[in-house]
Amino acid sequence: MGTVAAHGLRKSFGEVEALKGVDLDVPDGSFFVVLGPSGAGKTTTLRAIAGLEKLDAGSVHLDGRDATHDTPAARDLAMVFQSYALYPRRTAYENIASPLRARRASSGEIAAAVEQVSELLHIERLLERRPAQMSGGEQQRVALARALVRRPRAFLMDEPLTNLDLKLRVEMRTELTRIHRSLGGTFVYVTNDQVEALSMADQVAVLREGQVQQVGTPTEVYERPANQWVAGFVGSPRISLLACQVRGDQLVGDRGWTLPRPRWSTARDGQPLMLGLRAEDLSVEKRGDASLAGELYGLEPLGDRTVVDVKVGTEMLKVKARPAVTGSPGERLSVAVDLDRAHLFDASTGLTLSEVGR
Ligand SMILES: Nc1ncnc2c1ncn2[C@@H]1O[C@H](COP(=O)(O)OP(=O)(O)OP(=O)(O)O)[C@@H](O)[C@H]1O
Repeated sequence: MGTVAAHGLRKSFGEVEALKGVDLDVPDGSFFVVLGPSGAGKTTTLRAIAGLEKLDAGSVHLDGRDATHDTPAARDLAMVFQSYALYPRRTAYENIASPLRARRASSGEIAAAVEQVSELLHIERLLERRPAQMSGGEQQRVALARALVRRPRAFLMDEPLTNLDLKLRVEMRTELTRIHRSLGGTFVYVTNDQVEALSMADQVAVLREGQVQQVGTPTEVYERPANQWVAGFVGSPRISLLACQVRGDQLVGDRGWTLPRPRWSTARDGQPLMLGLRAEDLSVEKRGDASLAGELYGLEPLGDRTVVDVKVGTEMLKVKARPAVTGSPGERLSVAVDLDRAHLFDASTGLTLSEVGR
């Protein structure tokens, strides 16, 4: 078993309210990602679960049992940090073996466990090296191996891939999902990288300023963001947001544009709204029933696609296009809009209005 539950976590550091009532329910065996920008309270949440942070309020339950006042050791959780924190004078083998030695395992047990985890992480050939003789990526694998060598109740990982270069980071994402599948343990993984979160997680909790905004699968968080902030934080290029309101059977932009009112919209006439349009739901290449007139502002070629920036009045739309798309700044364009996939948010609360009617 390895369920982790945090309820009503509150923590202030002087004037700073780092956690304002965080609730998380991590199912046994899941790859659960806490995603949020810098300063959102991700590390503080993880440290609170690990018992390294004294809470002002709230509780932590492990496998259904109240562990709020347990020592870190009694919680039986393994933590991996952004910095590798390896013992510099010890070899990789000795580093990986250290949690088992602390538990007084026999040398036979230790050798078997180190061998198994080294195979899993493909680091057999590094075992006799000291940290200074390894690259950053290799050190990170050793640090992971040290966490994975025993079978704790759950693994807590705090941005463990941040210090790696992009290529290694992408490789390690795939590795970590493979390791998670073969170990079958519970992973609670903290990151500010939405691609990392969406590519690895079973469940994502999006955290902002000490409050959970939404919990869901990566698809749910991307396709059905609970509010305007989540819609803006998750997704690249960023979702385009246009101020508007419903008038009869039209959606009328504050900057003068009009679109048909989406069939699913339950917004009241005159209610201030934000229309959210993802780049892949817009097109400068297709014709559609609904379109916005604008002018080309710039092109961002990204290899497999090009993002076209289109100015509609004073607002900017990001539109996904084929890599070969061309055009000159100032050129007039018509942008087809897939209104069935659009999002509407209440402009005053930021909350989605898209889920009610669809
Ligand atoms: N020991 C501390 N003393 C004072 N303030 C702190 C302390 N630890 C965290 N904070 C503050 O609490 C807030 C949340 O910090 P936390 O480290 O949990 O954020 P984070 O989401 O992990 O950010 P990052 O992605 O940058 O690591 C921040 O405003 C931070 O400055």
